[in-house]
Amino acid sequence: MKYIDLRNQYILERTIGSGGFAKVKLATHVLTGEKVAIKIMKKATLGEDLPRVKLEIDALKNISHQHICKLFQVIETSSHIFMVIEYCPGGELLDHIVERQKLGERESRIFFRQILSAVAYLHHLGYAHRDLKPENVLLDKNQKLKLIDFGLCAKPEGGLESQLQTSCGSPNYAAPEVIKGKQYYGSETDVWSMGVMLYALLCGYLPFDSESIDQLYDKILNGKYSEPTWMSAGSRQIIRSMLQVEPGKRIKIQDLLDHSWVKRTPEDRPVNFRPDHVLHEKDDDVIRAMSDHKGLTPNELWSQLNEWNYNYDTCTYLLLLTRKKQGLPLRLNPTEFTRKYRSRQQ
Ligand SMILES: Cn1cc(Br)cc1C(=O)Nc1[nH]nc2c1CN(C(=O)N[C@H](CN1CCCC1)c1ccccc1)C21CC1
Repeated sequence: MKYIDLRNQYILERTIGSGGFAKVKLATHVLTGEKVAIKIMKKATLGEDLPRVKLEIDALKNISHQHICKLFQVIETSSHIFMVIEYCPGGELLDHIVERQKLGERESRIFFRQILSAVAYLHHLGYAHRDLKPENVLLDKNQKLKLIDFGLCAKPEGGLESQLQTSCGSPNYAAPEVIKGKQYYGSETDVWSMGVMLYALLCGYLPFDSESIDQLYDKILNGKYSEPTWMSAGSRQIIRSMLQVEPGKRIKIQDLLDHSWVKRTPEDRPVNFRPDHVLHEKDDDVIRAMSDHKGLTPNELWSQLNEWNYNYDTCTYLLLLTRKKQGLPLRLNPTEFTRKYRSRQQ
């Protein structure tokens, strides 16, 4: 299927994911040669899911964190919405756990600290993810974790109607209050889901699982799950504090950041949720590399970039910024026009 609106900007490659109302394809950003993931949605089939897509886009535009998949560009046509997002070549955390059966306590802690950092950052901004599960956590090329799928996230303070995730796979990670269909739920629901994920990291299977959905609901509402004999006292304790049926009794995310089990690293440091860069930061090297290429002065270019329209230039800028952070050269492939223009110059 050819998408004419992406021509010249991206070369589409294989499909790497397909969900209910969207498909994700691997693509190459032509100007930088960098790999990206493009989430493609047909407006006609989105129907009542359209507001969720708008929610995800608006949320991602305000989010910039080292453990959250970055939005680079949004393309809207009469028939489609395309979201150009950071590509993670390591695939889903779920597959990583299944491959390894289970991860040791040390590796689980390293991963859990990254998830905790991303979720604490979201809560700091007033968002709740509300669909945390290992399928929604990807591994990038440095084996760092990246959170994705913000279609259900909301600003609970905004009192947004909570669409129960009916169309979102199994509710194994859903908290009791979500199962009960309670109208508003916020950040404490994410803490429950993180407890389920930590259990899955350490054990390689789920704390609440069953063939029948009703039995699964009963297990979740009772909050009863088995603790393997080999599980350490520290792991049992932190999981128990997250898998409290009563939201009010559940550990707060601030207390998780500084929890003794979370800090049991050689450096014994609490988790820092702050992004390692500012949102919409200005970088003169990247601006210079782009302005040469576009025949604009750096100031002219920055005044356009600083509108953050999430167009092709936004994507080029953010991709070059990522390259710079990895110490890679800031090169831009000449486009057809510049190639012909330069050849005429000779
Ligand atoms: C699975 N896999 C294997 C390799 Br190698 C790379 C990947 C991979 O998915 N990489 C990747 N990078 N960036 C992304 C992805 C996948 N991806 C996704 O957004 N993937 C999600 C996966 N969800 C998990 C539960 C339901 C669907 C998705 C959402 C809608 C439709 C299809 C897929 C993004 C764009 C953010």
